[in-house]
Amino acid sequence: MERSLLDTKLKFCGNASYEDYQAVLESAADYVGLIFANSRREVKPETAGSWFNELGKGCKKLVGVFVNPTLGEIERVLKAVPLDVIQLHGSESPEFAGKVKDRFSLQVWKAIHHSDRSIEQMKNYESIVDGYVVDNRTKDKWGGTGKRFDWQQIPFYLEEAEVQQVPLFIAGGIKPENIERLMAFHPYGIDLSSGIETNGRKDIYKMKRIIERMKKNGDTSTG
Ligand SMILES: O=C(O)c1ccccc1N[C@@H]1O[C@H](COP(=O)(O)O)[C@@H](O)[C@H]1O
Repeated sequence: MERSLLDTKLKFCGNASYEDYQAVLESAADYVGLIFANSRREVKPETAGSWFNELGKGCKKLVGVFVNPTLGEIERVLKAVPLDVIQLHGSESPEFAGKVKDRFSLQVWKAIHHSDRSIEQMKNYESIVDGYVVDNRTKDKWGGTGKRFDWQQIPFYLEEAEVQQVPLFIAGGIKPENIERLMAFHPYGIDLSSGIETNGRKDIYKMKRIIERMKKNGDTSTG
């Protein structure tokens, strides 16, 4: 696994403006997340493409987040934005995830929404997807809820990811106030959107606080 400034991989997601995108590029995050799904954070492919054309992506990887897309919708995004990772955040089947993998030859991550059946669900995607994001969902939102799931269950997810030999990110309700508690579980990666926002916009002070607290709690590098 490649190294980064932080030992725990960091994804800042839901960048909905040029300023958000620029702020994340300037941060220590490894992954820049863009939402191509129905959300207040949704960005049009051409808009994200224009940010990329102007600012590039530095040494970050671009993750496109989709909810039950068609292959054609993903293709349209890829024409405008050179994504590194396709994150499927809805109820996409293992068969569909396999088709996405075959068609685009990019990393495919599957979001697993925490429930008492979610470890079983993960097993269905073994050898198909390249990684997981475990998130919380609400009645009307597939992600970006700002709410966390029961973190006592994290070790079970990490164990299954270890069996499958793929990375696993924890998402949902992570914020500066609880990041230290999360780091105690030693996740491979963390993925945040709501917790680094103030009044719906990305907040560089919250981003900095997250990174400082990650370093203080388990990240040994000095970068
Ligand atoms: O962020 C969104 O608006 C979103 C919409 C639809 C699907 C996924 C979405 N975001 C994902 O949710 C988590 C972040 O959650 P939180 O806001 O920190 O609680 C992350 O995986 C995003 O990719």
